[in-house]
Amino acid sequence: MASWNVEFLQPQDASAIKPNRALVILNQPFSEGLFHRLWNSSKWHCCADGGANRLFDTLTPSQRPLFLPDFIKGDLDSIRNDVKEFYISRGVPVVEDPDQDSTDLMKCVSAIRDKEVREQAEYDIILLGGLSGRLDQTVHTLSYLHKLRKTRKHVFAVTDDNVGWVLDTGEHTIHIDHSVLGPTCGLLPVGIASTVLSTTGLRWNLTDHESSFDGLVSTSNHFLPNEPSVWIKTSNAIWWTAELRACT
Ligand SMILES: Nc1ncnc2c1ncn2[C@@H]1O[C@H](COP(=O)(O)OP(=O)(O)OP(=O)(O)O)[C@@H](O)[C@H]1O
Ligand SMILES: Cc1ncc(C[n+]2csc(CCO)c2C)c(N)n1
Repeated sequence: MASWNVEFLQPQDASAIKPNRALVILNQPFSEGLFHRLWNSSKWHCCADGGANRLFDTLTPSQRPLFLPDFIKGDLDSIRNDVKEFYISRGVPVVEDPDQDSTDLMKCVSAIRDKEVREQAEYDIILLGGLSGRLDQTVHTLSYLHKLRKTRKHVFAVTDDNVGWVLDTGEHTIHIDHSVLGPTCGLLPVGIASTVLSTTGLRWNLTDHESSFDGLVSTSNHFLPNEPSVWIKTSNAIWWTAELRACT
């Protein structure tokens, strides 16, 4: 049984930093509140190309030196010159990978993989962005995390509206902090022919019910306010999404 807790979404102080959590900032808008929660709960930070513009523009000039990424990587067709010069002058490695068969998101994950090999460690990954904006990029995120499940346990995509990740075949308990998550959630059979689902803790539960893109897709479901967790059993990998309440 896998147990999931998205404690990195909670407001927290520096003591909540998880040493093996990596944040990848993508090139999509995000609120300052969400940014601070995710940055503060991660030990290692990188920007996918134009994600560096988002980081730079979110911060005031006096904040910028306090939030330096460990790395900026991509084909570098989106990072602005002023942003690139600022981070280079502060010693941040800006790594150009011109490959046009892989996305900047994939390039950052491969940098994390290199780091894991060097350190003999395993990192949880949080993507800031990836579930909104261009549909091709969004579907790329859905597909990429679906494929990554075979080699990595914990990869989350977070935007101001949603957190989502892939639940692999088996049983899962998801701890729900109702001050952070809700009221809605979804189970999306993306990248699979079908799955058989059972759930508890939701307003509309399923019992050994088939779900597929061609058939039932559980969207606009609701958490039950007094239930501390949701239980899901799935016969195939499925995307789980939960709505995020506004960060204060
Ligand atoms: N419009 C968008 N909608 C959704 N996600 C985006 C969008 N633009 C960028 N991203 C995400 O941010 C990452 C970095 O984006 P950037 O703008 O630097 O590069 P890109 O050339 O648009 O994307 P890529 O080179 O990865 O195809 C992308 O890999 C993608 O994950
Ligand atoms: C069949 C196929 N479709 C699209 C692309 C384009 N592409 C995919 S990833 C990427 C990098 C963007 O920084 C680019 C340009 C390709 N190479 N092959």
